[in-house]
Amino acid sequence: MSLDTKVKSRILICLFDATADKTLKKATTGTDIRLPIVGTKYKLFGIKREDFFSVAIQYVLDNAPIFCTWHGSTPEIGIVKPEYFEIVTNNAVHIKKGRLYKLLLPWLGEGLLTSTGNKWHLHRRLITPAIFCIGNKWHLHRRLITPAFHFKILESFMDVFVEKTQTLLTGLDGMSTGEPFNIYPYITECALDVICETAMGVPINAMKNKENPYVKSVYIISELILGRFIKPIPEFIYKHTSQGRLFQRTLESLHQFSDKVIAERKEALRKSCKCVLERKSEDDIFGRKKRLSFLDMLLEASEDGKIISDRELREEVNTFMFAGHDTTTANICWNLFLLGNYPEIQELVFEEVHSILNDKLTPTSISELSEMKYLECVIKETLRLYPSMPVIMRQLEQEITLGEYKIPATANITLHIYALHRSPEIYPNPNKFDPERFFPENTQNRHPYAYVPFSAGARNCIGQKFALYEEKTILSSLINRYKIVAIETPEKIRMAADLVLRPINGTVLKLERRVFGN
Ligand code: HEM
Repeated sequence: MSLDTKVKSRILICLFDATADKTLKKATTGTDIRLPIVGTKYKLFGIKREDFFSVAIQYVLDNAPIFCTWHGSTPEIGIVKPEYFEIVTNNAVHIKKGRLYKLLLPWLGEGLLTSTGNKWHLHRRLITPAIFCIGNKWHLHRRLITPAFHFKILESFMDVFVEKTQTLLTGLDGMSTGEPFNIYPYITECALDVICETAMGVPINAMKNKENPYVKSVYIISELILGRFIKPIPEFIYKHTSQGRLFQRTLESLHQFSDKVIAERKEALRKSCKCVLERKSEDDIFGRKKRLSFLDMLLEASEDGKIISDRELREEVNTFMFAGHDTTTANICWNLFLLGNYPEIQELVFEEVHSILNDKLTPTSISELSEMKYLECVIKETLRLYPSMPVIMRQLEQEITLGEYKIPATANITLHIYALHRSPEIYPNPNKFDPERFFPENTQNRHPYAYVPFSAGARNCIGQKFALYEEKTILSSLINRYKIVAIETPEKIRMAADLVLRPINGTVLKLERRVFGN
């Protein structure tokens, strides 16, 4: 059976004609039945995890640019068109997240990623300074958190990126024997070390201490959440299973850790309050060179719990931990995979990096990173082909019109980023890895919503610059030190859209030390 036939026989297609009576009453077509509780999702049951992503993507590509499936009695509208992405994301009304995010709530609570409506406005405002803050909670949080991603702050994180990269290289030197190995866990540990130190100001040394209980808990909770994405089990059953109990224990230990760090940082800030608040001194405040973590900045803005409570602080810290390590890990590994498949592109990156760094092994300043223009095109093209978040979701707050269809306010909208990025009418020969697509002269005529790996509009990724600097530091250093040879090919690699889009069997590579110095 061809993949196409398999897809069609397994997944309900219910293109709808909403112009009729402006409702979705006529939505269900063909022989597929919409069941009361599961809607049309029963069509996905039984598909193996390793086949799920490719089957689903083929379906989405076949039915682009718009189609409807049912989750119970709720219509879910899939979209794959820049114009539709713009309508949904470039609208301050539709900021509510869809059902996909529910499983993250016990861990992330109403942090910036998962919060909706008022709360989101509040948090994003805290993180983003003088943007339109109209006194609404959601804006406030975004505004509170936005200054934490200011260029100056990111610059102060550069030494963390460099230090962690050097530790990574030391670990990888032992693996550069020319034998294939899976680099994914090494990059994960490095990204965890970076985010722990920058988000909480606490070194956890995941790369050196693989038994660190916090790191283990982050792995366990990510795996358990993933398990529930794949096999949804109702909460009242799940909590009585052994997995449910493990989830609860792990959650408690993660919360305890974050609470402890928050209490310690609060105390440290109280002691050094004046110089931190006035930002006058470059002195050593926490026993080393002054560098404020995201948590420190939130603590300052929280006005001792009046604006942002301890629980909300914990939710934001957990959100950074989650959103800030899995996404960058996946993208770094996809870059290595592609460069390992395209040696001529890898050589161009090496030449660029080498000409900027000369005899240095790692970059040490943001200005050096900014010079790495070709590497940036490589990262962008990698995010086009393998966006860390291949799908995002919104729950509509008001009826909208997409093309000839009216979509009711009850609907969830699924924005298929992966499928959009592989549209042949936007990207000719879409599966080809071609960083030149992102040369300035080649992007001019592209629709601004045709490339959205960080989403767009008010709820876009707040950490995208952070991610770019971290990734450029790690990738340029790796390419400067090693020749990378991939084992799998883009045609054969199997992917899973777990919490992020990742290769099912990890990223298996060979590293060969380059002859040059260091
Ligand atoms: C390659 C790396 C990354 C990619 C591809 C990525 C992608 C995204 C996407 C697509 C969204 C929108 C999610 C949605 O609408 O549901 C998002 C939101 C977010 N990201 Fe990232 N992200 C990356 C790195 C980071 C990093 C490093 C951080 C933090 C240090 C971060 C923090 C966040 C937060 C807090 C949000 C929620 C923003 C809001 O709703 O106001 N991300 N990211």
